[in-house]
Amino acid sequence: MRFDFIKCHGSGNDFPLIDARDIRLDDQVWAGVARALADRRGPVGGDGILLLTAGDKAQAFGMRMFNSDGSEAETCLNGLRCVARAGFEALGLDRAEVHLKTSTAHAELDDDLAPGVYTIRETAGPADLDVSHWPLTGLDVHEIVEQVIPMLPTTRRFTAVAMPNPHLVSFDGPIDESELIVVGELCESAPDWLPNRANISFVELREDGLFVRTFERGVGLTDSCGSAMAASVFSSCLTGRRTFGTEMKVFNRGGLVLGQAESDGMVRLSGNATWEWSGSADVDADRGIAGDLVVARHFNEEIAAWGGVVKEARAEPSV
Ligand SMILES: N[C@@H](CCC[C@H](N)C(=O)O)C(=O)O
Repeated sequence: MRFDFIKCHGSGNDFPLIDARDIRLDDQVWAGVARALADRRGPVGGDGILLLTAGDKAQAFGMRMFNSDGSEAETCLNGLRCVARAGFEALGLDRAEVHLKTSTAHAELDDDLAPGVYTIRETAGPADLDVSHWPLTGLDVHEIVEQVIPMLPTTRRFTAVAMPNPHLVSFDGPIDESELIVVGELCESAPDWLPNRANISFVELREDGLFVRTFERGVGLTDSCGSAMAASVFSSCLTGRRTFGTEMKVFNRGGLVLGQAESDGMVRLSGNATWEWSGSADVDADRGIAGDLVVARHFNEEIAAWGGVVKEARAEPSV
């Protein structure tokens, strides 16, 4: 099979994006396409793949997202901005309701985050605190807010939030990347008490917002994860560290987004949807291998515009 795609990123979370509105494949084939195209050792690479899917009566278009291990996520909020851009450009829209795997979200064109940075405002939620939906069992509670999870190899406290994909967020102590990896890998092993795994984020407070570092389910450490930033913004308000209804900057390794949570659980993120290059590649989905990459176009001006945002984000004071 050969696929045309756009290599894009939202806040450094990078993906090959396929217009799949007219492509019919079984889920397990899409899983193989994800493993092939998102393989960092292969010719393309990414944190997963994004599919722009056809709309229906209620939503103009849809999004599917497969992690680099081939698992399908309920949502991907950095990816949603990229898919929304592709949908807007294909259909001549500047706003839309978008259907996701198990929910819907709203996306609309926003003012550029910085000159030349294509920016989308997305609203997702409501954030769900009921861990019996994941499921996360073994604690005999339905909600976990600032609680130690004794099954994890850490004494950090976590807040559990679904966006609707599952997130464990901790504000304790400075970010320790090796600890984040140990906790993330334990969750990746899908223990009995967490059969669908989870995304893990360690968060530090910044003067005007948050810094979020995430070990993603199905991926590993990423430069940024949009739903993790949404879960972190919501958790920061829920635990009284920040205020519902107030916009904050959310920094990550890949740059930043603007985020705001409401007390009804809805979370808004405004951030980039940047095209890096477009091309095509052959995919052997059974073997999870991609080859014969042809790059058709580079989007150098967009890459440079985003580079300016990253530079500024890295220069922000750290406390
Ligand atoms: N990076 C994404 C989330 C991708 C899915 C996640 N790894 C999961 O399996 O839940 C985002 O930007 O939200």
